[in-house]
Amino acid sequence: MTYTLVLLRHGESEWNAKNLFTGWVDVNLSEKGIAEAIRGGSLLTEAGILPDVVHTSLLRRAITTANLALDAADRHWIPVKRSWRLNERHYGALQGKDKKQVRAEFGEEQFMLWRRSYDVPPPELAAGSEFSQDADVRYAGEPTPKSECLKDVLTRALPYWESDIIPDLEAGKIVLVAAHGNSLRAIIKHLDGIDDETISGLNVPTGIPLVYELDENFKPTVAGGRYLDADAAAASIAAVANQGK
Ligand SMILES: O=C(O)[C@@H](CO)OP(=O)(O)O
Repeated sequence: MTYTLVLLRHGESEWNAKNLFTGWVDVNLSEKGIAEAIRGGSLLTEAGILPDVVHTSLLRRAITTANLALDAADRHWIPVKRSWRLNERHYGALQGKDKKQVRAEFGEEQFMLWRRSYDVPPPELAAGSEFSQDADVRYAGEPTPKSECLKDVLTRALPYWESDIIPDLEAGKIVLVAAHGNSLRAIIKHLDGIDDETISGLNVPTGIPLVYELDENFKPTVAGGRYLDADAAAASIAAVANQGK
């Protein structure tokens, strides 16, 4: 008995296209991102992998990607559950800043520490910033972070993985998780048992379904899973890795 999990990072967002740190800022998909999301759904159809339930973050780029992909796969009607625990990493004071400018100002080493280290969060976002989510009603009653490193994301995503995603897998459902580069990196780190150093080199492409078959212990039968379009995934992974250069 294996369980099928599909991880899908949102299609390119308007801020991905502009090279801006995004985090919890709720930006739209770009035209390219819309096309990527629809193609992601077609790839699911072609592979015969039809989700029974979808989990998304509370951010528009993941929600819209899930809607477009599922519509393309004729699965627009499946149950959906959303949680802030699947949100992108909160990028603190970097939210809204240009990646190239941050790299030029602080240098490659600091830039990469903030961007990809496991446990160094960026500086906190000032209260009242135009890029703050403090007053956002969707997070009312939840402790909104002011900045997060990947470790923080894992700490808040794991309880949701255990309480909401595993039960759906256990019920034999094909589960689609539509989320973000760094929340998916956290889940992948957990699934594949990737160490704190190695995870810094892992990037997730936009809009390409990553399929995992999991064993009875919810561990991958094939490490790293498989992208439904491996060539496009490799090209997109390289582009994500090079952002800011
Ligand atoms: O800006 C962000 O929120 C993320 C994902 O787009 O960027 P990065 O890949 O630099 O972590």
